[in-house]
Amino acid sequence: MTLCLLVLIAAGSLIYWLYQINKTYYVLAFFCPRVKTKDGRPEYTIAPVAKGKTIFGNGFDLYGLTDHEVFQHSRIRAKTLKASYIEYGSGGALYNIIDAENAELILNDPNLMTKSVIYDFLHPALHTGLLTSTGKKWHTRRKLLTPTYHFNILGQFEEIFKAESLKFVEQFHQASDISISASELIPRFTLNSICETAMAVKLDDMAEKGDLYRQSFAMIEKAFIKRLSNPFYWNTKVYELFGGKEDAIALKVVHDFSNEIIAKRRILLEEELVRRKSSQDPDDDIYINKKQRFAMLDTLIFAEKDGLIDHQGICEEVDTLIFAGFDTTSTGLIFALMNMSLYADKQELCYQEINEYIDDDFSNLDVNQIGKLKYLDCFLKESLRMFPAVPLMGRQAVRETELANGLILPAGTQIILHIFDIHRNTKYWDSPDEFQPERFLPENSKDRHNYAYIPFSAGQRNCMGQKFAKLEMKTLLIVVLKKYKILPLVDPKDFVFNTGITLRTNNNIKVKLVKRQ
Ligand code: HEM
Repeated sequence: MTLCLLVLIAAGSLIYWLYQINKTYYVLAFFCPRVKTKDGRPEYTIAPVAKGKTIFGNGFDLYGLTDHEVFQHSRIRAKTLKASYIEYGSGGALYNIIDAENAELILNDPNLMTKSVIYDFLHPALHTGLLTSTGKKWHTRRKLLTPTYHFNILGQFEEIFKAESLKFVEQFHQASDISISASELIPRFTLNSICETAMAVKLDDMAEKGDLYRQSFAMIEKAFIKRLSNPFYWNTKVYELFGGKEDAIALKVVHDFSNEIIAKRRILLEEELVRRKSSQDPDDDIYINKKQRFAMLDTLIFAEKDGLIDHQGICEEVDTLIFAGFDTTSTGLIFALMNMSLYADKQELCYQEINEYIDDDFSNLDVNQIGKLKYLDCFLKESLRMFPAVPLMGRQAVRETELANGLILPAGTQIILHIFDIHRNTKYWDSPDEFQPERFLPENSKDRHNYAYIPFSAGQRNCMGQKFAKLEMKTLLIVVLKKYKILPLVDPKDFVFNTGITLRTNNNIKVKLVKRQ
């Protein structure tokens, strides 16, 4: 009897205690700290809280969903909640951003520079290179690499983009019309381009290894999604034990590929330094020519000589550069070619403009001339608005962080910026599902919020390769358009989009190329 009474009192106290701490922690969502507000109001008066599928908050909302259902989950949330929203699950709050005002707050907050924990899922592939690192390491590396994206260096890269683009169209020169799979051909073009520009290594004799590299990276991306949608796999040890056994092969291929590139470039660079030394005045410093070098990898190798980075550091930056630089631009280009094919009138406007400024033999195709193609610029912007190559990015609050909108994010809050939803938010975009490059003409965009369009992110951790990517994509579009009319073979209404690191569809995106007379 006494025992029963004691058990009852203990159970009652426990329930009362849980009830009390439930105000600060979402107890069933594994003691997830709740988001507070500056004036003590409930957080949902500022940002709606999404209803979870189970009693464990939102912790298991993605569990068991297909890649497509994971993608749709966020789109449905954005459409139904119509504002940036909070989710609670797996021990931490998740603040989902779908509007420009909050995107600006987050991307410019010095307390929110650290990438979200989901980037840890990329550590086996990239370790902590620029994209995934934080704090002093990120700052030092960013400072080291920034000069390599200088305008003059991009000018030298343009020659390579042009040569690679001509090589791309050369594949079809015998046919008067041909159906091509952009999804299959473009990634090879962008991988070649990044290796030849940033690494100064041609892939000609490594073509098969390049193909294997791309396949392996696709497997690494699959592993990323598997971990994202299963909270049990958020713990690296648990994932390695039960879910990630096959990843080792893909990781080896990716790392072997980047190691081979680094080894090749080390030899080529040594040869070049010897050449420079022999052609220079003996009193000159051979490194004076550092300013003229054109490969980003060379900067890293020189920095190693200066003791600023070690071999492991070079590897992680090379892995990061290849990863950040090839899949993104290929996704951007695949959708741009598809949009060219779907909107014949807009394609014609691009073609007329290109004809006006670019000679038929491409001899004047350079950074300056490309800068004059204003309509092509609007076209590419619109393509990246509707189909952002990077559909989402994440940050985390490493300490309690007060936002100007009145929310106080507890330490550990994860933040996901849904670029896809910001780009289709009706607050900034009329008929967001319509393809209208004219929205980007200066007179139509002057009153738009600056953060309503962020395909390359914004703030201190914005994309380093933005200019590089635009130049590469425009060069290929110019060369293809000059030589071919692009006709449609797919209808995006049939597309099944999947969550991925870059924007993915199940569909093979094809276009028809018809030779211009
Ligand atoms: C269409 C092409 C591209 C798009 C849409 C794109 C988009 C982005 C976005 C959204 C971010 C921010 C990611 C985040 O905060 O998690 C980013 C970061 C980055 N991008 Fe790009 N990118 C593109 C091409 C490139 C290229 C070609 C390069 C290199 C040559 C590159 C290098 C980087 C690097 C190094 C970062 C990390 C910057 C940092 O954290 O300091 N990107 N990119």
